[in-house]
Amino acid sequence: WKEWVIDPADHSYYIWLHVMIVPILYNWVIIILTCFKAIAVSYLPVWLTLDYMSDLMYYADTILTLHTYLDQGILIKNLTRLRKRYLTSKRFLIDLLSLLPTDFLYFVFGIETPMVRVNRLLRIPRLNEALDRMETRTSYPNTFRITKLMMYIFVLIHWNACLYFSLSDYIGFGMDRWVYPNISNPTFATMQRQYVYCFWFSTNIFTTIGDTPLPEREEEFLFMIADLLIAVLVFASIVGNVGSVITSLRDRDNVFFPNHEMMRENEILLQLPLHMRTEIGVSVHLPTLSKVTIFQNCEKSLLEELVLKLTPQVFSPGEYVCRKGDVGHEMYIIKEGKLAVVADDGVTEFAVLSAGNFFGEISILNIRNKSGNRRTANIRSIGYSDVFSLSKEDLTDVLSQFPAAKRHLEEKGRQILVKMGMLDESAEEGDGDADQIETKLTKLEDHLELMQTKLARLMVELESSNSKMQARVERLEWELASQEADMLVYGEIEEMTKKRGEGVGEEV
Ligand SMILES: Nc1ncnc2c1ncn2[C@@H]1O[C@@H]2COP(=O)(O)O[C@H]2[C@H]1O
Repeated sequence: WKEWVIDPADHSYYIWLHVMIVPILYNWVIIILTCFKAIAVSYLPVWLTLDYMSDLMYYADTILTLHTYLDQGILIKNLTRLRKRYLTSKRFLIDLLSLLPTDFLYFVFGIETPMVRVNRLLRIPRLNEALDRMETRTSYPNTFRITKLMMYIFVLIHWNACLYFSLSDYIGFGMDRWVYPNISNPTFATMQRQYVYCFWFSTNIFTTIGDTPLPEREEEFLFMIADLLIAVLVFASIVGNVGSVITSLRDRDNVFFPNHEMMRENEILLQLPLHMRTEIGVSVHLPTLSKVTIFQNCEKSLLEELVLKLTPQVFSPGEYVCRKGDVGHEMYIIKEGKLAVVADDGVTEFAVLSAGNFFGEISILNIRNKSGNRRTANIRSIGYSDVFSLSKEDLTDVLSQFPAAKRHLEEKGRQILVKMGMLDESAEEGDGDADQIETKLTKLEDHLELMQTKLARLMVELESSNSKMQARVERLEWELASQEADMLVYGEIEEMTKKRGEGVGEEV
């Protein structure tokens, strides 16, 4: 097990973080609670048991931390490196301090002074880590944030209540109106009354309700001043946070879905290299695309091209995706959620579309219908729905490569139009002629292009043979000239030889 390394991305690690919330919160609440002597003494065995159980969990947590480390997001599996990193970090120092067996101080201060264990509070970074992780995973982030803030508020008031009780004890219970009343009075003697009264007193100060007796001694004044400062500086900001969470909860639609487009997702993806973007797009969106009948038989390369063209959008309950009569610029593929095709009265539902269905194709596919390129129906989101939109240009581009999908889309569109009595039959027939002419034109264009290519090739060939010919002629001319020169020289020599021969004969 020495080689055992735990990945912080593992679910088991996440669960462990949850578990660690318990001992950390326990220490944060109980250590100070024992300022109430009655509570500390009456439940001493319980506190001691829980104390040492929490210590055991602290030890286990330290061992676990020793076996996990991400270096720039990459899990380090080299145990020596892991250990070195942890043992030299500030975190280790804090963890070590929180594990110091300060309990031996019980021998000095007595068993009812759990404040000797105050070093256990140093594990707070682990609590923050656990809460941060939970916040990113929860489906109810706002509820979670409010609960977290309420927890902070509770701990703050709790600590203040305990300190108030301790101060009252120090000054003397019932010595004046400000301190906790005399505990020999049966009304204020019980543990519950002591705690609840102090908690109420503390809440009054922090919420600056001001319904507390006036302090009479310097210590009391100082306590009140410190509390009021905390109330203004700390408490107000915590309460303000609750306010902003509630506001964001109310304006959730505006905050989370500005312009109904998840711009950030796209922005982030745009920063990535094309290959990586395609990979991510394929792994995230392919399950949705494979549910769409028209794209089921597409080759992978085409789907890869398609995913890059999809824009994710979110619609909130009751929101209209498109309205009848609008000019269509894109079609939609449903990733999650349900949408209804509704009549103009907004109540009658003609059909309900769900994950894997698509809509909005009629107005962008040039299917001849009585409403031209305008939307033929209203589409309204029933709950929250995740859809992909695909622009007219991108769809045309993709369909030009995949005629089967085009036929399927057109067929579905025609069926809907027939059902609604909106198919323009005459235009459809006329469409046939137009299609034929278009096909002929395309063919002619293709031929023209081919001819142009051939002509260009011929010109190139002509030019090259021309220059070759020219070079050959030049070479021949040069050879001829050199031969003529040779012959001239040869003739002269022969003549000279002849002359010489004649001379010799004469002499003989
Ligand atoms: N009865 C119906 N059943 C399913 N979908 C429909 C129905 N009527 C219209 N639609 C879709 O709603 C879309 C509205 O915009 P479009 O006209 O572009 O394309 C339309 C179709 O995709």
